Amino acid sequence: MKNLTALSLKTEQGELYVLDQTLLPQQQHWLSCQTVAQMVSMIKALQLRGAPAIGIGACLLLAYRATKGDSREQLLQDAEVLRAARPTAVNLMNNLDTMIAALQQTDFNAAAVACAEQLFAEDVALCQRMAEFGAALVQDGEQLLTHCNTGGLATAGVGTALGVINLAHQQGKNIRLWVDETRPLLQGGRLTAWECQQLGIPYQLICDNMAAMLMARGQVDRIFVGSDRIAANGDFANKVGTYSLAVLAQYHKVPFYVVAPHTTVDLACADGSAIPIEQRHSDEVRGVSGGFGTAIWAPEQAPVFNPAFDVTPASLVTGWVLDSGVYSQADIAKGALQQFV
Ligand SMILES: CSC[C@H]1O[C@H](OP(=O)(O)O)[C@H](O)[C@@H]1O
Repeated sequence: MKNLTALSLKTEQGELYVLDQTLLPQQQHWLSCQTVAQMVSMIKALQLRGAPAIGIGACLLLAYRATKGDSREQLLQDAEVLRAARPTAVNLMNNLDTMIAALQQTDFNAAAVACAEQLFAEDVALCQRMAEFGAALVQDGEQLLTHCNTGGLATAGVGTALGVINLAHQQGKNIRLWVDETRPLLQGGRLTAWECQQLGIPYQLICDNMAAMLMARGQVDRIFVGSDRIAANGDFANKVGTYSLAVLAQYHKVPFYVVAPHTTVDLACADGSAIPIEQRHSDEVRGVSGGFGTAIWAPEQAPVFNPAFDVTPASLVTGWVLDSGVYSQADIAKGALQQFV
């Protein structure tokens, strides 16, 4: 395979490596990934995360296994094991379907490698197009807000929402960014803050419960978030806490945009109620550090509710920034997403 390098995935001498995002920002540690079991474990542990990156990583692993001589039957079985690794992010399912089609070819080894490389290259291009469409919405001097992590760590390219914000910054629009820490796993506090520092984006880290006050003070001009799955009617799933941001944005009349490649659209889901929401381990909520050094733990048996995602209704969305353009509520109501059948 070509030497594919992105912030979260790379190949060297035909070997696949994953940047362990659970160790960021303190450590940049690359993990060798040679088996399906390893890839599933890395996805479940969020060592590899972000809807687009997960889908591409899974296909890169299958391509790697194909270069190691695995049979078509084994690869097809492995694709189904990978499909179950993260139930909400539809990019994983869409990319695996593309890979499964490639594996039907006579020379499935070469077809698998070509497919993975094409998916990688496609996501790089999709990210750039989303960034261009989204950055055009940003006015000079605006204060922006984002949730979770949607940069290069979560995709093969510049990212989705953070790719938009970064391009607006690069265009000299003097933006400032509020970064939601994003409890419980702190993708914003750990990963978006780190990416902003790498990119030189002026940002301030906030607790999720501070966004309302900033909007009340008129200190948020526009919000960009990512997505793990967009339903046919424009409802979308994203990291938990997104829905509350959208409600606050409507109350405070702050424009609210979801940024995602068309590979995130799932027309099989008529609306948000059909999107499966992954429930995660209780310890993710029970443990919190809060700057006190060692983690503070809730009571041992504290019952916990820990949905990894929530669903934002289309009625709360100002615009959908996709790789083919920015769509309004009227566009979506007229069926704009049906083109992504
Ligand atoms: C462009 S990544 C989309 C999406 O993925 C993140 O979830 P996770 O950190 O659990 O992988 C988050 O929901 C992002 O918005």
